[in-house]
Amino acid sequence: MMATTTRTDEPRDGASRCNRCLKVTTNNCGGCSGAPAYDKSPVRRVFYCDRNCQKADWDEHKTECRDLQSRKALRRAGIVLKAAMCQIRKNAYPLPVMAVQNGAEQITLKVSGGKGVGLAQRLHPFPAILQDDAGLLEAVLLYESSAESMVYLCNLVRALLDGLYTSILEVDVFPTSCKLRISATTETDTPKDLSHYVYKIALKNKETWVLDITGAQHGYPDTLFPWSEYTQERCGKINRQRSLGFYRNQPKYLLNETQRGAEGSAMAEERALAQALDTEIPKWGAEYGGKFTSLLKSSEVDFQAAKDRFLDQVEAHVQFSLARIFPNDGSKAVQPSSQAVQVKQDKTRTPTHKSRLYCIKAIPGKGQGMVATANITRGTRILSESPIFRVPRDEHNYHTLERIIGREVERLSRDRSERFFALHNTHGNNHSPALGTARTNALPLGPDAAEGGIFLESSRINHSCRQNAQNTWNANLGKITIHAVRDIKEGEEITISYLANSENHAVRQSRLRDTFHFACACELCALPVMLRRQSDRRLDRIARLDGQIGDGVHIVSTPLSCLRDAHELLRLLEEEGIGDARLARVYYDALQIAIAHGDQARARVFAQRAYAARVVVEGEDSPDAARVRKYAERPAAHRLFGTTMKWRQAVTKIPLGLKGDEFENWLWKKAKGRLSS
Ligand SMILES: C[S@@+](CC[C@H](N)C(=O)[O-])C[C@H]1O[C@@H](n2cnc3c(N)ncnc32)[C@H](O)[C@@H]1O
Repeated sequence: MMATTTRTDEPRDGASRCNRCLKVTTNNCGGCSGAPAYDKSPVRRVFYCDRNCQKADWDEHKTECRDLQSRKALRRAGIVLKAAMCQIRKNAYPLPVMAVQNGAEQITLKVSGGKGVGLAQRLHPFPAILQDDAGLLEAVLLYESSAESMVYLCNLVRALLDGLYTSILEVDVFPTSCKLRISATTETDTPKDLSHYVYKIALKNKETWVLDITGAQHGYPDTLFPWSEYTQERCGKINRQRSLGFYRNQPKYLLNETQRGAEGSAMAEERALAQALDTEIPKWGAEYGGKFTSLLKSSEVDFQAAKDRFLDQVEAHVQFSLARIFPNDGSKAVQPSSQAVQVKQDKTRTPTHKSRLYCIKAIPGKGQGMVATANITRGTRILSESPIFRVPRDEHNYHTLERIIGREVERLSRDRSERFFALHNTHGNNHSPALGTARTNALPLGPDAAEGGIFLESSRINHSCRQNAQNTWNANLGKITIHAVRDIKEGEEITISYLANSENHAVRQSRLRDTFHFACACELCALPVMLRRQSDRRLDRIARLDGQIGDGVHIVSTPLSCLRDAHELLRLLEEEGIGDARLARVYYDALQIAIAHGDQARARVFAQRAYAARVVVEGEDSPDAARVRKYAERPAAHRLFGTTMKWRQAVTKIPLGLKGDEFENWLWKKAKGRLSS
């Protein structure tokens, strides 16, 4: 798996020539890169070797660049609007969904009977099902939502696209070629949307596009299409074209309480929520100096951060508005603070993007990286994330890998595919961009797992040999979790270790250079020589002890020496400042030594410590934490229990009167500072 370097004057994959001086470069024009193609004409990618060439070439490039920038802004508007609509529906779903059954191309929602639901219960929070499949969740959230989206989003569309368009129409189409069908089963018949509503947008550059915000329900997660492509490929018939705001202002939405009837009151609720959200638009826009469109125009990383911030604000205001519109449904209207993102340090909770503890930004000498946006205490879950796809780790045939990864990449939505290709690729032209990017970014899905996962955020975390965070695959959640293994200060880079074991400086450097193509300059690698030698000696000893303790024969035949090794290992880990899962593993080893010889008292204490250490670095929902907890409750459940009964002792023998060193001496079987048999 070693990369080779080639010297050539031809541009490598992902590189081209500067538009001005023709030097080979990989720097895209940041303004227009990522713009979508229009009517199947490929987009010319423009490169500049530096700012000077870019400035000097501006007169030549500006018309093309501005046209492409409006397309790119439109694509991003589609992403933001769809996410906002999902956010609204997560909190205000018109069906009480109990379960979701997922067939190949057919999804069935099991909903509870709709009879007798009152005004306050009509809009339901969406249950926490499907949370591991973002695409499916999105499709279900958007089920039968296209008319509703016209009501909720029309003023947001106007504000976001201000200055980009010459006209926006609300178009009622009859969709064909749906790739996905969703239906709901209920005691009462759910009315079906016969039409599908999209925005037809004429840009100032004379291109006409479709924004289909809710197409994911039909299996089309992308939101932006050239008008001609959309009408040819996606819809059989265009029913009506109306001006922007038509559906929002329909007379039936304006009926009063007594005139509404059942259908009218549902619409009135939607309208009330839409109005409540509209009142926030100027405030949201104020963050961008009143030009909401600016949210769409920054670099990719800044756009993602701004989008997430905006979605937090949308969610906070949907919840606040619902509580105000339905004051009797038990929830309280709590005015969200002007900063929707409030960070609380709570060790056990998993932050959603509502309380994002990090941002992704450029790190000198490392490309992009993850940085703490608040002080984070040890044990905090910084994030959890599903992979966008998985890659085999034990497949060494690059042609096979290429095929597997190519298939996965093809299945991604356009947005995800672009974000995937925006990840770092350290393999240059040794592989195709897809294989190179996948190999650079795959994180293991378990300690010896046959698969790795590609993550849009976690894959941005850089390495440190003295890392402050740990990545763990949580099979229960189907997500990777990142936990702080040390206290992390606001502004500090969040790092994980790319290496599985405790290795000395030379071995670490050579592994990182061969596999990840960088020379590590972390605080451990940058220690003065004397301190580095001390650290290396400790790490070598840690590796040796770790190997010895893992030997089952040693546990059975020389348990006391094994326990001594475990105790020394623990001390060395502490001296070396290592606070990750290796601590939990030593306590687990000690548990195995004790229980294999019938000592349930010590086994319980070791299991409790292993559990506590596991929870800190993986969380209470970690399968490993749950497994160890079981042994803390009943040590005799361990499969090694009673291999011998040399140390036989019941759990009741934990000495309650001992404290501090005395207790430790008992635990590690040390008599007067020495280990006893
Ligand atoms: C999974 S990516 C991490 C995110 C990456 N920095 C980016 O810009 O997206 C792995 C690559 O990041 C870079 N990297 C990670 N840790 C680094 C470090 N400590 N020093 C320098 N480069 C590092 C290396 O190029 C490595 O191959």
